[in-house]
Amino acid sequence: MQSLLKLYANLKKYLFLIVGAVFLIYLQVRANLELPTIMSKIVNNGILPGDINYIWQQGMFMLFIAGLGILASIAANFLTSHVSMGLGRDIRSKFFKHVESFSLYEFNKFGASTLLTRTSNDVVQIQQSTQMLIMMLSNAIFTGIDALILAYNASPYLTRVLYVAIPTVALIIVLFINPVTKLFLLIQKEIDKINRVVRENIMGVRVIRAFNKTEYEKKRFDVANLDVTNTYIRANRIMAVLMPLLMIGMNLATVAIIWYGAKGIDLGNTNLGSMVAFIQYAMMILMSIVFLTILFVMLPRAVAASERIVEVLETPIEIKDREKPKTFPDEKKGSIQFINVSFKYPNAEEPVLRDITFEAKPGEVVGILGTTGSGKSTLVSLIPRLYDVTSGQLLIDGVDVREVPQEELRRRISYVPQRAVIFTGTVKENIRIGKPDATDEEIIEAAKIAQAHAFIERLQQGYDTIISEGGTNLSGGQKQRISIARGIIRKGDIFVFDDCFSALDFKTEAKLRAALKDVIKGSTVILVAQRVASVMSADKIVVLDEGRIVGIGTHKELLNSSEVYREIVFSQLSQEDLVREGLA
Ligand SMILES: Nc1ncnc2c1ncn2[C@@H]1O[C@H](COP(=O)(O)OP(=O)(O)OP(=O)(O)O)[C@@H](O)[C@H]1O
Repeated sequence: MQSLLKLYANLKKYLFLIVGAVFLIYLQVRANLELPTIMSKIVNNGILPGDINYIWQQGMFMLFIAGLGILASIAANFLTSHVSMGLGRDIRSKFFKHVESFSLYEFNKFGASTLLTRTSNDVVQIQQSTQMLIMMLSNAIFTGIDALILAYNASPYLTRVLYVAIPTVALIIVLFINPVTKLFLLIQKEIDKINRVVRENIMGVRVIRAFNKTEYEKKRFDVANLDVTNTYIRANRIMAVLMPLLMIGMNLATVAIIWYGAKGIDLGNTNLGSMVAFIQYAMMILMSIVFLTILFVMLPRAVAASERIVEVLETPIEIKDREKPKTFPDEKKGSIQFINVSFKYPNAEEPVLRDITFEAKPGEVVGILGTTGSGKSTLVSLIPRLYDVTSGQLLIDGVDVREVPQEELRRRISYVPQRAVIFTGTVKENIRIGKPDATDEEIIEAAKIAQAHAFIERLQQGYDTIISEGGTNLSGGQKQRISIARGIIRKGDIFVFDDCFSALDFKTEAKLRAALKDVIKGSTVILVAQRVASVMSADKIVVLDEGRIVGIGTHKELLNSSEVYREIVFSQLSQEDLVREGLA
């Protein structure tokens, strides 16, 4: 409940609209309640004495009041929709902003599917419940109280029927509400599951097709789908019994009022008009109880949704700027120093990097070589602070990266990740992400260096070709080259290429590396690779094995000093290369 109230704190700015809506609902209720009173007058003063004129006159008045009620109801609906949609928009925007500032720690903690469900389904849940809460709660309260007073005024004698009818209806509801609420909460979790299956299916469609897993996935979806359907059916089965029971309860109450009323009229305790009005008041009172019940069914769902949203909103962000950050020295060179760096992923048992110490000087190309899973990507992800070191220090130009604002740090780094990420938009826009103020000439220049220009020109609209979601209309190597162009255009004084040349063929890679020479001149370059050929010419190669450095030096030095390096070389280079290197 606390979390729902926290979200409702966002309603402050809509207070005026809420007050307006509640007032309009009051008008609507007043209009509705006026109708039985007029009806009572029509019966007593029109129908019984046979005064047709009076019936017409009051009938028209009834129509007018009913019209006012409808207008008030439409206006109230309009205002509450405005409030609830506004609240939804505000929550979504806060959610998005917060998630945007998440570091990879928080993304790993939640996962994409649930973040998507929370920002869509859960927010909608809050929106709907807010609208219902304002409309139904005020309606039920106003109607309940006013109708009770009016019913009592109409006939204190008949009020006794309500002493039995209200607790009976309330009891029926209480008995049914608990299981229904539990089922609705379950439905929310099951929808989460469906979303996860659907998402994985869409993302992994190629693998699913290639491995003939379509049937398996269909079954997986059917199970998730069936779970939700069954739970819905169970919930609706209960509701299907509840609703007729309530109707029976209400009809019995009407019969009781008529029976008791008839006796009362005989005895002179009440009159026909009052009895007719009383029946309508009684129905309104009982309907208010039903409205309140619907709210009670909805509320736990809204609370659950709000807990899921607030959990994200209140997740502290691991990687933050210091309150009093330092700045880099004026003369920025781009030297990188790893000093006894160790790193452990949260929830992992063992560190994936241990005691990493090496330096990359400005103007140097440092290759990071190692087998799959040896920690190469993890190591370079520490440079732009995608993660923070667990122990030790990572210095850039002598300043610990944790001490400087993240923006200042990242502005200096051209980072090309291992897996190319392409956004929906044109080719040009995708490259421009690296440098928002880049001119078209700069973009073409960067694409030329990344060996992307030729294929981009062949696209239907060249640089203005729209790339579809996830870059599905491009090949893996093409996406990679756009991603490389994006890094190149940034021209930071530090370049980090995380195994991003592996999707290119040897010839293209060689051309790219030759073209890169001028761009990276004077900068510090960290080049992650699995292929020896990619790092052989580096000024320094750091060999990683199971998260530890097992060799540092040039290609020649490592051939003599590092057994692991030699093994990698022998496993990768052709006989021809080995002969040329004097190794065979
Ligand atoms: N988010 C994560 N949470 C927990 N463990 C992780 C995470 N990412 C990577 N790891 C683990 O860290 C280790 C090193 O992974 P990393 O991606 O750095 O290796 P790599 O050398 O770049 O491998 P590859 O050459 O295959 O890309 C692996 O054992 C991996 O299972």
